[in-house]
Amino acid sequence: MQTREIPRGILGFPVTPMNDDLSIDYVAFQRNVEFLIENGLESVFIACGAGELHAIDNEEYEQLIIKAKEVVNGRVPIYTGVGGNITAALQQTKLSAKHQVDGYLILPPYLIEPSQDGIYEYVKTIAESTELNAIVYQRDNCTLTVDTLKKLAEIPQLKGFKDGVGNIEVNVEFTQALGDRFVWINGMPLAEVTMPTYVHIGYDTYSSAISNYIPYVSKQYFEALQNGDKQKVSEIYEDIIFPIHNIRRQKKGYAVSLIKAGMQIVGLPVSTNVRPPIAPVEPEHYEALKAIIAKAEEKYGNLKGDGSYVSN
Ligand SMILES: O=CCCC(=O)C(=O)O
Repeated sequence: MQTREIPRGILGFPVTPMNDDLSIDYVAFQRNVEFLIENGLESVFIACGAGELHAIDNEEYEQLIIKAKEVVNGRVPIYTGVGGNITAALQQTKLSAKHQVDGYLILPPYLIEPSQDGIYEYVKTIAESTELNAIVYQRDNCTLTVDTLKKLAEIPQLKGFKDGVGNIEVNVEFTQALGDRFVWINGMPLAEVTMPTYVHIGYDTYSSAISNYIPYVSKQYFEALQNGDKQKVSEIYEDIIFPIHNIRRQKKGYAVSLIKAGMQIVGLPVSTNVRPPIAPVEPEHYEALKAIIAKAEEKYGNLKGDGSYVSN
């Protein structure tokens, strides 16, 4: 049984860059992964929601794993996304195990709103399909009760719980009932927005979309949270986090397309191309994000994790 702990702290979620014909740009993907690592991210979760798992086929999925392993070269853990369709999910776990990634994030089932015993079987079947570490991602069609999560806690491969629902009362029940059985991960839309709450109920880890283009902001924000520096948290929240969140909620799909826009704005070789049903960012939202990023770079510096400057 694999004993490796799952990643903690700020989790990197690269996108899947695309060419104008919507084929995958693997060179840009590798640059995205490298950018995250050179800026201090200590894990990468590829082909998840941010990576448009819902829109890639198994051949592309396997190539993303191969390309990620090539550039990561053992420096940080690589996790994949699996889920949606149970048959596809089991093919994805097997590809993940074949290429010896470190684990996978189990994304919700597609279309069907399942019963709790149905969700339990869905997560159990996927988690037990390999010996890799598994993290269950609660959101949309995968909303768990405490009883279901307690039953899932009996599965040794399952090591983390990622919340994308945001019900604080239930999250407290989860963490009180299961304590350190799981690593508790904030997976809310733009998780930095709600992290000031989550850190007080046992969540010490979160998925960071903005780390794909302003990693130094999320790093400074999280350090301020951990140090109890309320003034700095509030300043970064007002200057950067809330303004980006405010754009992000203007249009469905911005969870992905806004990341690609941010990456292009900071000079990474990533186009804003996305596969339907995600739509590209509107010009006025692109310009608004550009202004926020300019403020971020001016006020918070585009420092890398080691204090040197990022190389785009
Ligand atoms: O955008 C940050 C991470 C979102 C996520 O959980 C995913 O990509 O699946």
